[in-house]
Amino acid sequence: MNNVAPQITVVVPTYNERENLPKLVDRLAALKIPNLAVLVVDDNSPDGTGEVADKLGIDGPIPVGVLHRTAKDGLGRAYVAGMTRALAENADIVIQMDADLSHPSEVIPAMIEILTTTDAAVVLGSRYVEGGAVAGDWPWHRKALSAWANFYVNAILRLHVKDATAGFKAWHAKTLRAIDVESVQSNGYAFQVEMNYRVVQRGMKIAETPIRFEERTDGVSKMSLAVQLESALVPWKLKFGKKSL
Ligand SMILES: Nc1nc2c(ncn2[C@@H]2O[C@H](COP(=O)(O)OP(=O)(O)O[C@H]3O[C@H](CO)[C@@H](O)[C@H](O)[C@@H]3O)[C@@H](O)[C@H]2O)c(=O)[nH]1
Repeated sequence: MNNVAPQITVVVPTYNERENLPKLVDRLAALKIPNLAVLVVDDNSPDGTGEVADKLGIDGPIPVGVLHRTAKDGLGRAYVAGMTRALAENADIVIQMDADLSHPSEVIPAMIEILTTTDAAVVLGSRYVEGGAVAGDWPWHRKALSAWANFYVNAILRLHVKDATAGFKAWHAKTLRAIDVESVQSNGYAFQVEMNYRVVQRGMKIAETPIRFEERTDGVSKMSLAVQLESALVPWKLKFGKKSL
């Protein structure tokens, strides 16, 4: 039997997250998961996040690699670049999570447990399964938008997941290869949806485990109107576009 712990790469896209990134790396280190490394994908953040990441690569508590890109090119493109690098470096499991501390790192062991002991191809950290929550007071319109987005995406694409736009996930490397992550085009929220759709299209399973989503306290969200528009259009494009992605 092979008892070697899997190589786990946590891919973290960053744009202006200099305050948050060191705290995130500390939280990940505190989990004491063997063979866990971080790969930061920074888009030349004006606030110097890239240099903060380089420094963590030298004296951080766990291995931190940095992929520097020249300009802001969106969250989806950053994830595709980071996941492709993680696969090239032979990761067995790839975790995707935001740098802004909104995703609870303490749930990672549970995500890995589900991934390695069930037939799930990917595990979502879900706000909307039993036990999940959004911390703090989201204004009613934000709650309504999030609920509407889930309904809309599920109605069109039949993903059968409660949190279709979740950004915190644990992937088997083999799943990322099977869905050909390198060819994913969507950015923003739509990136999450396209990734889920590709899994479902191939008849693979998506599992959800509850998380408490925290509102960021430092920095700002980068979601724009263009990103929201893309999210509205992409489900239709996926459904009626090329039959097999
Ligand atoms: N490299 C890079 N990173 C980016 C970019 N845009 C955003 N990021 C990074 O991506 C993470 C999430 O960005 P936010 O802008 O804070 O996202 P959000 O609005 O809070 O949306 C989150 O929740 C959505 C709903 O669950 C998710 O769909 C979404 O992917 C993300 O997790 C952060 O670490 C941020 O620095 C970019 O263009 N380039």
